[in-house]
Amino acid sequence: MAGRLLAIGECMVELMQAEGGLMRKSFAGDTFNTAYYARQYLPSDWSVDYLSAVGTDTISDEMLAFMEGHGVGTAHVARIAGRSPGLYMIHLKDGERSFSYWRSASAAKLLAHDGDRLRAAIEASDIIVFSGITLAILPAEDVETLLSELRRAKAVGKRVVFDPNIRPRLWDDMDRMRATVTEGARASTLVMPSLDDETTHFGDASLEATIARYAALGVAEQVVKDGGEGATLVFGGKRSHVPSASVEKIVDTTSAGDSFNGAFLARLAAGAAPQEAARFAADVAAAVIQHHGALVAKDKLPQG
Ligand SMILES: Nc1ncnc2c1ncn2[C@@H]1O[C@H](COP(=O)(O)OP(=O)(O)O)[C@@H](O)[C@H]1O
Ligand SMILES: O=C(O)C(=O)C[C@H](O)[C@H](O)COP(=O)(O)O
Repeated sequence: MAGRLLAIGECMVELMQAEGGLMRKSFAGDTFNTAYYARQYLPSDWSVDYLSAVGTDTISDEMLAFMEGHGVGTAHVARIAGRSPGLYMIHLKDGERSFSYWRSASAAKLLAHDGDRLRAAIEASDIIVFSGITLAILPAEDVETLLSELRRAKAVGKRVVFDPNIRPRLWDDMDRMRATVTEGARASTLVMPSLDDETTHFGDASLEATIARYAALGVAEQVVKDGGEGATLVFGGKRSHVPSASVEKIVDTTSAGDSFNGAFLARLAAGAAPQEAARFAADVAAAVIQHHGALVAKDKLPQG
């Protein structure tokens, strides 16, 4: 059955390591990465759109052309004169990534300023994807605007997908982070957290504690990712575990979680059982971490 997926968040200019000490430029951002990978594997009668804000400068034009060139619609990306996209750089240590950010005045911070625009885009969609990064970059009043539209989407039976993607540097106050992520989860039907983040920042003593905390917020579906240990699924009240796929050499873990999310949602939307979708998503994430950057070219990914 045809449908529409909408991802909401910030895409940035990405700088990654390349040959001979050079840096290579691309574009990425967690929710956009999820949209990119979902597009690779969704049936062709599904559309994928991004909701964000960019500037009116050349790099913003390039970013939108990049999105369109990869099959992600940009009709819901606002253009804001005088603002520019943010930028981030990937640092690697034995394949594990960390980031530097230049994003404090990015256009994307204004993505939820217009509630009517948000509502129209969400109403037109079947699956809506957002993250803790989406919430972290917004002014407090815009967090509320976004969450109230997502609650409305949940109430009418849409699939609302939330990856807490906790980035401590984007939050000035960790209590506010915990409260906001909690409200984000409450507005969702499916949470896709990384266990590592949850134990570190919510103090969960175990996987069981993470699952119980999100279930208590009324989130019916969960996929808790745990790096090389695989992922635990909660669907239809039943729990199951899907192992990760084997990887010869980890080059860059950037977007392991986002690529998993995108491939998983695509397979689920196409009618696969959650375990089957997660096994495929693990294969996709395993391919992604064997290459530099968040977005790996189609010919290097498992064929869908
Ligand atoms: N070392 C690894 N070996 C194989 N697969 C991995 C590895 N690390 C991550 N993955 C895959 O990527 C998924 C997401 O990884 P995780 O590290 O939990 O997410 P995030 O990047 O959001 O922190 C895992 O569920 C797994 O399928
Ligand atoms: O940090 C941000 O704000 C970004 O969006 C940059 C990265 O592209 C994602 O963070 C990658 O996400 P992971 O899948 O968790 O590796």
